[in-house]
Amino acid sequence: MRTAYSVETVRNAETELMARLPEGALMQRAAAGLAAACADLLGRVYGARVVVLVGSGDNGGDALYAGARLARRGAGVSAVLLAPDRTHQGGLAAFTGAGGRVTDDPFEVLAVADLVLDGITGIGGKGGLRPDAVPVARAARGSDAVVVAVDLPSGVEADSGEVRGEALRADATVTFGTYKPGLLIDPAREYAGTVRLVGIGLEAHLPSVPDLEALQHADVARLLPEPAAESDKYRRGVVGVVAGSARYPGAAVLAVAGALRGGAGAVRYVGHAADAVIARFPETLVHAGPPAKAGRVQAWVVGPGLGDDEEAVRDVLASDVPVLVDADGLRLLDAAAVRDRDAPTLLTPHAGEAAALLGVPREEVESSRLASVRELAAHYGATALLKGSTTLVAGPDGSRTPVRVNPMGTPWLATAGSGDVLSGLAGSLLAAGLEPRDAGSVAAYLHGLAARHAVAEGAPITSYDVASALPSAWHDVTHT
Ligand SMILES: NC(=O)C1=CN([C@@H]2O[C@H](COP(=O)(O)OP(=O)(O)OC[C@H]3O[C@@H](n4cnc5c(N)ncnc54)[C@H](O)[C@@H]3O)[C@@H](O)[C@H]2O)[C@@H](O)CC1
Ligand SMILES: Nc1ncnc2c1ncn2[C@@H]1O[C@H](COP(=O)(O)OP(=O)(O)O)[C@@H](O)[C@H]1O
Ligand SMILES: [K+]
Repeated sequence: MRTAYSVETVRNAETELMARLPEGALMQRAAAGLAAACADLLGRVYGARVVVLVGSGDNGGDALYAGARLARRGAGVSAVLLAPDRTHQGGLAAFTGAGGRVTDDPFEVLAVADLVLDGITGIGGKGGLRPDAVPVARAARGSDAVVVAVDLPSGVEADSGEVRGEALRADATVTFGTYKPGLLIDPAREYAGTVRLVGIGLEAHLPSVPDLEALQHADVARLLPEPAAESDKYRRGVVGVVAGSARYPGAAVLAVAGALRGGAGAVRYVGHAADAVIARFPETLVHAGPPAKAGRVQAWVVGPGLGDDEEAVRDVLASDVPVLVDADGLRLLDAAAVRDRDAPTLLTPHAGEAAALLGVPREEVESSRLASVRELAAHYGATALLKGSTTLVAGPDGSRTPVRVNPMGTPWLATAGSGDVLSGLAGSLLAAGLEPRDAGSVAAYLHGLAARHAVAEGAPITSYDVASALPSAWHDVTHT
């Protein structure tokens, strides 16, 4: 599991750790890791041209100490001081002592740089880059140099992943002690490039519950249901899928395709697209009447391509098993009915649907994904899975459980119907007994991995290809 902690938590841990170490030791650890990462990126340090962009805080201090280390190894290093009277003094002395040069013509040195170290702001940054830093940042980005962000790309919000103004896009970020939420959540994540975590001994001082966590193969493998010797289809779980309509029969087929590959023992389909479903998947149990009369299931999925069947949504929400609500089901959702349920509910909106549920513009959800998913979960007393370029899953109990961020997404998933596959898959995992936050985050992980497998066979891919690649994604996580 990869974990991320908020700025406040990082600062508290740093304070604890610093109290046990000689002055400046922590910054030296950070700078050593940073310089080593730069050396890897450069290949050859001797003779390389490096520019260090230095802001007014400790982030600039890290950059200066790393610049000093590179200068001692024979690089030609120039520093651009963006706040000359507030530059980190120890860092500056080490830098000039090692042969680093302070320049007053940033554009001249940036034009020929091999590597730029962005030490403008780290976890102390607020809002986008200040106006005086903007032309320098643009020149850095416009050069041929590799841009390496120190701790975080300057101009992004560490705690939320928001980008409120201009920020400096990095090719790589070297972050210290722990990931910060902004390194894992779009839009900031896109500014970070490849992220490398450098240990500085902070781990022991961080609380056990992080703010954010990202599953890895081993975590998913541990959570996936596995049939036991004595299993039968009912014990493995039956998932009911209420989806599709005369107008959108395909959504039913895709949701069932996902559900059949999610580990439940059987899929019960309820709705008006039974012929289309059976034609593709003869193994599906189909039912034409209302969900309540369809027979026992261990979880319901309601909504993909459903049209205006409000009664079906109400019927399913009145059940005593976990329910996943997606697409049209979200449009027909009664918040009080969700809050009153005893069994868990999992809502899976994309940004547009989340915006409608929250009564805010879509752009607001996209620019503040973490706050939006938390708010949805709190408002509905449900688990919320917010789809998109970074998919997030939040539980109903606020900061007591970490929000899960999906590291496996791929823009190839932006294809019609892939959300239907995801809802079937997540519903199947619910029926197999996973908790909603696990079901949602495991489903998003496998869905993204399946898309990557499908792309490896040839792109562009369709949603059906994603569903078909789920077994190979499953095999991948359970055999590595
Ligand atoms: N304290 C320590 O010993 C350690 C600190 N670390 C480094 O220290 C950083 C945090 O240092 P600071 O708390 O000094 O904060 P920063 O260096 O991130 O920045 C704070 C300074 O930047 C200015 N600023 C804020 N927003 C700005 C903006 N949008 N544009 C331009 N300037 C802006 C503020 O006025 C303030 O002076 C971490 O990100 C990390 O790089 C690491 O070296 C680990 C050890
Ligand atoms: N740019 C992107 N990068 C990664 N994943 C994406 C991107 N855009 C969409 N997705 C994923 O694709 C799926 C689309 O679902 P959804 O928006 O419901 O589409 P549809 O209604 O066509 O099924 C979601 O799993 C979402 O997370
Ligand atoms: K930075």
